[in-house]
Amino acid sequence: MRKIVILTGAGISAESGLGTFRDDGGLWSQHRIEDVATPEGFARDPDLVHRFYSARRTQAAKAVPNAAHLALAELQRRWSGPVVIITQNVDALHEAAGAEGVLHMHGVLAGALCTACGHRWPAPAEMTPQTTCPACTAATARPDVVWFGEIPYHLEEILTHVQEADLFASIGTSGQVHPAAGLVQEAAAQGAQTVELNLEPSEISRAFDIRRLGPATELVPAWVA
Ligand SMILES: CC(C)NC(=O)[C@H](Cc1c[nH]c2ccccc12)NC(=O)[C@H](CCCC/N=C(/NCCC(=O)O)S[C@H]1O[C@H](COP(=O)(O)OP(=O)(O)OC[C@H]2O[C@@H](n3cnc4c(N)ncnc43)[C@H](O)[C@@H]2O)[C@@H](O)[C@H]1O)NC(=O)OCc1ccccc1
Repeated sequence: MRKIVILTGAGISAESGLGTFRDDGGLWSQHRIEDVATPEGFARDPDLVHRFYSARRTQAAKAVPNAAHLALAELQRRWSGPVVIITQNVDALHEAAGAEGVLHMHGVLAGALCTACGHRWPAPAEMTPQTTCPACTAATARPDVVWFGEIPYHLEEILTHVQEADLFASIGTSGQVHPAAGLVQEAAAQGAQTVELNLEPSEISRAFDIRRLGPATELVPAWVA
């Protein structure tokens, strides 16, 4: 049966009230990437980084999945072949919509990671430099997200899925961040049909066979139907 692989970005959660990164008033217009989303920034000012992620964690906890998240979960239930969802998003709206096995290649807001022993546990709403690891008791907790310069999670599994895709769809991403932005080429090289669903043309639009422009809550249910 045809295998469908879907990559999502911040645009799919925009209509759930979660700011995107690069759109007007987006996260990166309010914060310097170097300060809040790099290991160097965390070493320099862990308190600033914890406050940045604690604010996003609180906001994300209040958000609810929209029609686009729900349509993908429905597709996963109805389609007779495998439907794999890969996301750059650190929110849990795909899971809240009922999707399973979602691969968070840039981590999860709801997770904490110990930089001393590698233990992972559910992040308290407010993490601070004093937050201690429940396993080794060291005060070496960080958000379980992938910062710039760090290797994304699940990369081997993701590349295998993308290379086995018959249909590869990209939803709500500007295609500016790598290696996520290069996955469409991997899929196309293996003969997959490729579709982009986005509010506006992205950095990688030319790489797709089919492009549909509009809000995810309209495009995705129509595409799945
Ligand atoms: C900025 C960019 C040039 N830099 C990079 O890509 C870097 C460096 C780099 C590596 N390779 C390269 C090649 C070329 C150039 C640069 C590089 N990449 C890295 O550092 C990566 C790590 C990158 C991960 C960083 N962490 C994030 N997030 C977690 C934290 C956090 O969330 O705070 S990235 C973060 O930003 C990215 C944001 O992108 P989008 O989701 O696309 O959001 P954006 O706002 O940009 O766009 C939204 C889109 O939605 C659309 N939209 C808006 N509303 C709607 C709507 N309603 N409906 C539909 N669409 C909508 C808009 O039109 C728009 O197009 C996401 O990935 C998100 O996770 N690591 C790495 O390369 O390690 C080595 C390596 C790699 C592989 C193998 C071995 C070694």
